[in-house]
Amino acid sequence: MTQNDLLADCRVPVLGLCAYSGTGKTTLLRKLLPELNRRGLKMAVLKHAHCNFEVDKPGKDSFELRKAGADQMLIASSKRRALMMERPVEGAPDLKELLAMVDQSRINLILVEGFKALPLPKLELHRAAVGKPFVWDKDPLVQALACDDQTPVPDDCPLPRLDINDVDAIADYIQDYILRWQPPQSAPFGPSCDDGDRKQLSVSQGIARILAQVTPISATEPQDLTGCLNRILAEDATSPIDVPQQTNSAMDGYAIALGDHTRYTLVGEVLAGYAFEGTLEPGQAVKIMTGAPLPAGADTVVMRELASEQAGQVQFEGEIIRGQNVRTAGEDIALGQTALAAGQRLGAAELGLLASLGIARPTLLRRPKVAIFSTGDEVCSPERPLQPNCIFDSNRFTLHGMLAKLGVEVIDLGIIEDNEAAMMAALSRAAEEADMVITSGGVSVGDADFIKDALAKLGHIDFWRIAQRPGRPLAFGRIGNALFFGLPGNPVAVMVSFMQFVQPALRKMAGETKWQPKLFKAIATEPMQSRLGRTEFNRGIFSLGPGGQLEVSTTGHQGSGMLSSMVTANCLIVIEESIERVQPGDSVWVQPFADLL
Ligand SMILES: Nc1nc2c(c(=O)[nH]1)N[C@H]1C(S)=C(S)[C@@H](COP(=O)(O)OP(=O)(O)OC[C@H]3O[C@@H](n4cnc5c(N)ncnc54)[C@H](O)[C@@H]3O)O[C@H]1N2
Ligand code: MOO
Repeated sequence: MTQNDLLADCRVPVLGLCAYSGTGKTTLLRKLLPELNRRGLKMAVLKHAHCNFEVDKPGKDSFELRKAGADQMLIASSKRRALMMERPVEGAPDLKELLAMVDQSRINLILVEGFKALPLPKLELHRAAVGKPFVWDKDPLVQALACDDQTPVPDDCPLPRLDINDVDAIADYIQDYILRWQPPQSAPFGPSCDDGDRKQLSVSQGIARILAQVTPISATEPQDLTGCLNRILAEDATSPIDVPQQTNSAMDGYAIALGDHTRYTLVGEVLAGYAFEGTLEPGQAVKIMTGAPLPAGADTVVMRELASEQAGQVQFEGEIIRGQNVRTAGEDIALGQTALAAGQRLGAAELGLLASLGIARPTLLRRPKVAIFSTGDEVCSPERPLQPNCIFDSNRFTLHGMLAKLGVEVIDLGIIEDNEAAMMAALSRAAEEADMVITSGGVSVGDADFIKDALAKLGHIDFWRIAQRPGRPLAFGRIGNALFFGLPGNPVAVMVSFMQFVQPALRKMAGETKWQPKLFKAIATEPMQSRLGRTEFNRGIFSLGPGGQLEVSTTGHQGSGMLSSMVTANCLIVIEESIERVQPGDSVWVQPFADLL
């Protein structure tokens, strides 16, 4: 088996650790793992053990049930889970199969201990005192040597040399190894990487992988309330007051100390913004306006429409219930209560709520900066006349619109000429200035796509195929500290891919918590084709049907260049991977555009 065969299914880099016993591998890992975690890197460790190893203790339920014959024993709590399987094999377990069991969507690297003979890249650990020979001079896949000062390393050793006692230096090496890594499938960018059997990712796999790479912004800034719309709150907003401040009247009418009276004696009047100084005795009433504080002694308000006043006396029609039309102090928000939690996106209601607490300059998270540009020699600015064989640049404007709705700062770099030098310059500038770079076009298999070469030189980018339509090609990765999204050129694909992949990433980066895409079920009014194993995003129009149920139809032809379909539509119809065709009357998911378009 070759290295490529062994690692063909891996979506994250794999690094073997080879060392003789006594070298201090575990001691090193116990220091290295926290350091890598501190740098935001998550590791899976895969370890070869002797054939009868146990992770469980006799007497524990999971141990006993496994011994009693459970072929698989999955034990889980709110914090961790463990799957134990009985899988006897001759010799060593199959590393390819083990690698496939690791949840690669949540990690940056798999460290493998103990499969020394297998063809995978390795870091050799060596200590002179252990008295063992080197491995690197026999195994060409050893990438670097970490050893101590006493180790006599020959001058002809071509490998990078690290100090085995310098945890920071080894962490630097691993971080760099992760950044330099290219998945086996996308090694050469270009047509050869797009052969028929190249694996596709499902929509949810793509989203999970992307989200695992996003670090939320932590920088904060205070902001006047009027500038807070669509921004993210950095700290919990704790109420410094009771809202309402005082128990007050919900109606224009009469505040009374309710008793067994047919008439109440009017002893005063109170307007909103003022207080009645005295205390009401049973049988007394005060004329009161909506919002005015309830006088001491009063417990009930009767609305003016039910009252008749004569000679300083007032009497009421109908039944009176104690406490009616009274708003108690703190009934909306109590003093000390968390009114809005950190991570909340601020809409109109949230701005009003903050104002109602007297929080005039909340602390917000810094807005993500997003650089955008379009690529392709055929792409022409709408400010200029359309040249023959060209197309106006619409993608930059749909991106502007969607980004504005997400409250980010946009850096518009225009249309970049299709040559490598221009791409390199644009990408480096974009990555320096922005937290995220989004381009459109040039991510499929075309010949004139210089962006791929530029990306290969500047960053670490995966070219994925997502099992969805439209929006099958998608490039994702990192240039320097910026995240990179290369969206497909077709205008509808740009919008669909933005909604499904860029949107969740940007919301996480902005520090927004608790966001979920909004999906509703509606009844299809026409047949729709799909394909098993692919998520279809049709443009749809949903409305309330005669029976009061949501119904949805398509906008007609679904070409991924037809922007007019996005204008006519008010939702995407999401046909899941497991569905081959939709018949009229079937229930389908719809994702309304309201959030973004
Ligand atoms: N042999 C294959 N051909 C194509 C495949 C494939 O898998 N194999 N995938 C198709 C799919 S799906 C899509 S989507 C496109 C995406 O290709 P690219 O990302 O490389 O995009 P381009 O080829 O540069 O452009 C595609 C299309 O979009 C127009 N475009 C580009 N930029 C803009 C813009 N800023 N505003 C408006 N329109 C734009 C461009 O003129 C093309 O018509 O590839 C398929 N082909
Ligand atoms: O992404 Mo392409 O637009 O699926 O056709």
